[in-house]
Parts: sequence; structure tokens; C-alpha cells
Amino acid sequence: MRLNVYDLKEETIGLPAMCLHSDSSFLTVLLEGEVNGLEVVDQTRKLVAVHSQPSTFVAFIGDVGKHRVICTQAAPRISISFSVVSPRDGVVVSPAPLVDEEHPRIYRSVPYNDYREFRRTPSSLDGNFLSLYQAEE
Ligand SMILES: O=C(O)CCC(=O)C(=O)O
Ligand SMILES: [Fe+2]
Repeated sequence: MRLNVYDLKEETIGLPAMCLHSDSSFLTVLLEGEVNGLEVVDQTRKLVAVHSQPSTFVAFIGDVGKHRVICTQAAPRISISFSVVSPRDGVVVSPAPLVDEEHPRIYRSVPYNDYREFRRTPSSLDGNFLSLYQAEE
């Protein structure tokens, strides 16, 4: 869990307060404060503003959903993010009891660190990571 605190000033309006990224978690659940500024990349690769409603959460799944925070007003801004991550040396694999002839593995096992590195590759495409780990037929 992380508390993000942004000290937004008049002279930073229109500028990024958190640069464009995707999270290194499998799942991020975000609780936004009252000051807007979150923007996400949509299917047409345009940045769109997220106007979160009170008592609602924003969720990002895996490497889908690049986002950033832009300064929209001179006011303190806070958000709380809860992230589901793995230990650095963790390996993600379908549990054996869930795999049989009728339910074969769709993906090979995935070292979590490969996922972290992939996100840092400038040429990596949003939502593309798992396709690199498809199981052999
Ligand atoms: O403050 C926000 O709205 C976004 C925070 C965020 O992207 C993050 O914690 O990874
Ligand atoms: Fe994020």
C-alpha cells in the first residue's frame, strides 16, 4: 500500500506530476482524493482524464492501462494505491491441481522479474506481455 502526496503549485498546472507508466503489480487498486489529474491511455492511444467519483476505486490490471498524473490545480493532491505484487524472484504458474487434459496450461511459467524488466522496455506494447509466454501446443 502506498500513499501518493503531490504538492501541486500554480506554476506546474498542465505539467505531469507522475510520468506515464504502467504499474509493476498484477493488480493496482487506487483510491483518488478530491483533486483530479489521473489520465489513462485509451484503446486509440489517447490520454483521457479519469474523473473519479467519491467512494469508488480505479483498478489497473497487469501491464494493461498506462497512466500518468497531470497537475490540474494548485492544491495538495493525494491518492492511495494498493498493489498486488510478487517477490522479485517469484515465478507465476498455474497451480497443478487446476491443470489437466481438459484444462491445459495456456501460458508457461512467468518469472516476475521478466515482467518488471518488460515494463521498462521502451518498445514494449501495453497489454502485450502475456502473449510472449503462450504455452507450446
Ligand atoms: O495518484 C494517482 O492517481 C496515480 C498513482 C499511480 O499511478 C501509482 O501509484 O502507481
Ligand atoms: Fe501507477
